[in-house]
Amino acid sequence: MSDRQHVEEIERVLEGTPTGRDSFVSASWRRCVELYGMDPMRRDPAHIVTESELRDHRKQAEWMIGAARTSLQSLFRQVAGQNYVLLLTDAKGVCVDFFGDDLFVDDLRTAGLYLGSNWSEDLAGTCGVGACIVTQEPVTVHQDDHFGNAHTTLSCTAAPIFDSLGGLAAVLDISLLRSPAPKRSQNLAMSLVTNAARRVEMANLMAEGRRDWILRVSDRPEFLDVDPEAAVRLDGSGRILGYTRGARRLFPDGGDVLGRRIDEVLDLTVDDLPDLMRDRPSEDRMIEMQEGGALFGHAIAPQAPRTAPRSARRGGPLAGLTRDDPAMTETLNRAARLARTAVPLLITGETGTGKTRLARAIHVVGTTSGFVSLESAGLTPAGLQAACCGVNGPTTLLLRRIEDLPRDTMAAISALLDGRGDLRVISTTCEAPGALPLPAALFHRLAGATLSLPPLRLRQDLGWLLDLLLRRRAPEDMRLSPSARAELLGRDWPGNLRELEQVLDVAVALCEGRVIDQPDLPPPVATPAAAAEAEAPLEQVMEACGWNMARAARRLGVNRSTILRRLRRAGLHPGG
Ligand SMILES: Nc1ncnc2c1ncn2[C@@H]1O[C@H](COP(=O)(O)OP(=O)(O)OP(=O)(O)O)[C@@H](O)[C@H]1O
Repeated sequence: MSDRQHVEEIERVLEGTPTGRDSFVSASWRRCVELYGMDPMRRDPAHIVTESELRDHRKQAEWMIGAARTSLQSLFRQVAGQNYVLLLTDAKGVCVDFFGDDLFVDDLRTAGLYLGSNWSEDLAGTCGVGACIVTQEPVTVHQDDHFGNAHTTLSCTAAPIFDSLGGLAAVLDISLLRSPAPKRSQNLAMSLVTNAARRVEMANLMAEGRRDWILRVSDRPEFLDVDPEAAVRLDGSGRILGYTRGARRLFPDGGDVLGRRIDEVLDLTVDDLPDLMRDRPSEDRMIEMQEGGALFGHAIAPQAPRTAPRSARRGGPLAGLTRDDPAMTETLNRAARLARTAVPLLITGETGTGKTRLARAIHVVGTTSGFVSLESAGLTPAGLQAACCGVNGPTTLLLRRIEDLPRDTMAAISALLDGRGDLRVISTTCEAPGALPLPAALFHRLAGATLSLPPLRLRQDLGWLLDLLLRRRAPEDMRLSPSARAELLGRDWPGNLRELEQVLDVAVALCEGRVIDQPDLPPPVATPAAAAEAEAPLEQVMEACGWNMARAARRLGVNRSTILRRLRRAGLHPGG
């Protein structure tokens, strides 16, 4: 098409006559004349920002240039030798990064295809970058789609790149100085540039979201881990904190994606995310959509901030018993204050919660030098005497499980304490203090202050304990798979720390490689309550778990899909 014919076509479009141009091109031509007052015959030089303006544009787009570099490099390698040039522009249309063949550098400069050129529509007229900024969609502006006669040999295909809050952040453009006449010759360029833009958004979301859950999704399991279609960043309640553009398809009703909950559209809560981690085959990581259909999901867990271990900072045998569990911290603070006194202490807590361990730690930081530990069950007055007569000077006397003290030994203890002012007694019990079968006088001699230890299922530092106890019994590089870890975190632990130690001993012994997985874990101990639950109707278990499928699955020792299947068979809906 000659320059004259091009101008005549623009005039026809302005008059409202259809000419077969794409509608976004005709709309842009109209803006060029009516809004920006442009003339297609005028051959303006390319618009180039000054050196210092370019520095500012690049500085502001620094994070995007970093996120896009690898994608741009690999895209440039794919089109090497085909005379394409790649531009990354910021959201204003200024080219902030550039890949082109050195052989054509002069031609590219003349055409405005280099660093610092400004391709916004109001300066450059209808062009790939400008149209992409206006429409926020991928576009090809091919040859005489361009408004100005200066650009009608170019073919530009551009795709928008959005930041994780949904705002336009950049445009990726792939251009040819000379191209074949049919516009469809650029279909491949279109698919290359849209895929590269998607990967840049993904890289940016991943880099931002190290402290949150990321859920990546794909229609096909085989691409899930290598090149997913979309991703969202989620807070602890499943609310979307950030997303890649592709995630908008999860919300077909339109509207803002930010702040919406993922369980609005997917049959999934944050508790289910550990089941979607990479240690499971991707075809097993299917997520049902609320409106029907399914996707495949890949969840990436938040990475813990790297801080020095708290116990190392505070130090001491008491502080080393927890990592910031509120109930434990309170008990340990009380213990630290009482340790250096002679007050008799009663330590309460379920079996295996660490009462004996705490008593020893108190002795270590206290003022006594001797240590005698006695099991109350079967303890005779003679046994008590024999154990204590050999030790002189300030001594800690640990009486374990005083609920089991034989009656005649109770009197012997009172007598012993009357005669030995250098004994500091620490007792442990699994009973509540009020339920102890002790005479009141003895109770008050033993329970000057009470320290209670929380059961493991209520401790917030269970994850830390898992790692600590695993390190003590396994080689340095042995670790738990995310699903084995999630399984352990979801258990009830009626035997508390002792049970946890035993489970880890079994798992380390059964594990064949370096990663302990679910089959290596012994099943949870079936306490009478848990056994009753296993036989309870599914609806009752679901009710008890707040209709959370992952929690119910862990309680029943099955996986999520089994729960889903059972629910369907029972005619129940996963949402309750
Ligand atoms: N804070 C802790 N960190 C790591 N391991 C612990 C901790 N507390 C206890 N353990 C371990 O857990 C196991 C049970 O602890 P302990 O014997 O002190 O429990 P207990 O409450 O006295 O139990 P019981 O009442 O049944 O006698 C022990 O092997 C102990 O080493």
